[in-house]
Amino acid sequence: MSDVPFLKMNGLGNQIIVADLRGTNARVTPEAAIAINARAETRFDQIMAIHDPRTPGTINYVEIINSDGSRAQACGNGMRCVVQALTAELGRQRFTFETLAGILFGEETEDGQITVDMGSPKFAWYEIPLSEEFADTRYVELQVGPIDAPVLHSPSVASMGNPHATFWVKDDVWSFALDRFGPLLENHPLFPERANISIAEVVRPDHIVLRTWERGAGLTQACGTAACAALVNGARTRRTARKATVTVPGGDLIVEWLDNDHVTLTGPAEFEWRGNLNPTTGAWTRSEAA
Ligand SMILES: N[C@H](CCC[C@H](N)C(=O)O)C(=O)O
Repeated sequence: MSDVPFLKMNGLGNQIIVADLRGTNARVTPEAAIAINARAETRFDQIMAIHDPRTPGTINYVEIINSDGSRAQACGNGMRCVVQALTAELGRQRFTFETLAGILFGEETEDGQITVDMGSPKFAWYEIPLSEEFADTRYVELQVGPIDAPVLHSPSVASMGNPHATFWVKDDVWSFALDRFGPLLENHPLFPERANISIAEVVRPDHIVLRTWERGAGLTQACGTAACAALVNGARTRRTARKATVTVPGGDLIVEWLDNDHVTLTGPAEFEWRGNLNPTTGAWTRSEAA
């Protein structure tokens, strides 16, 4: 397979590689993802692989690959990077994409911010999915730490196309060892497809502070779908309004749960440098200085 162009980008510090597989039948293999992530300059959280469209009315099919080689259904920060890359290339601002999670829309506005419509959240236990039935997923039984004094417990769970658990805390989110608890919770038997794990402090109804341990990627500077999950979980547990600023380690995202049930995510995207990569092996070269 010959090399394809890629862009190294980030969405609030969420490390993203946008790979251009348009016009090819190739896919980024798990082995390639692992090899790319093993090199310091291309350590990433997600690869967004842009493919030819599969469905009329969409511009591209976007496949999302985590740094452990697994596939993700959705990635909010990565979609903003894709929108920015295509806006720069094509000179248009609005796009309709297809991902494993379905059809979604993205738009770059005049101020350079990018809004992605991430679709509707899902709350039924089998949609997330959970391995046991919970009639009400606003709080599910799950805890870490001593049984009589759990450090984290009773998360709200939701699917934003991908599985999320939001643990509510009163203390500073930085006082929790998410690097220790994250892997245990991500792989907990309650989550048959694993899950993205977040801790959230509601500072005000319109302001959430959030840290996320991402499924297949670990601690990240930002996780867009986790910000969306925190907002919808906050609104349905009456902690937050339907629109809030979500402060993640990399900066601020704006999330809104619209009356039509769709959730929009707004924030920046940043281009860093470009290169060419082999989607089968992950070997790459840089084509231009930053
Ligand atoms: N960084 C992404 C989330 C990737 C989700 C992925 N870790 C998974 O669901 O496996 C975001 O901005 O939404």
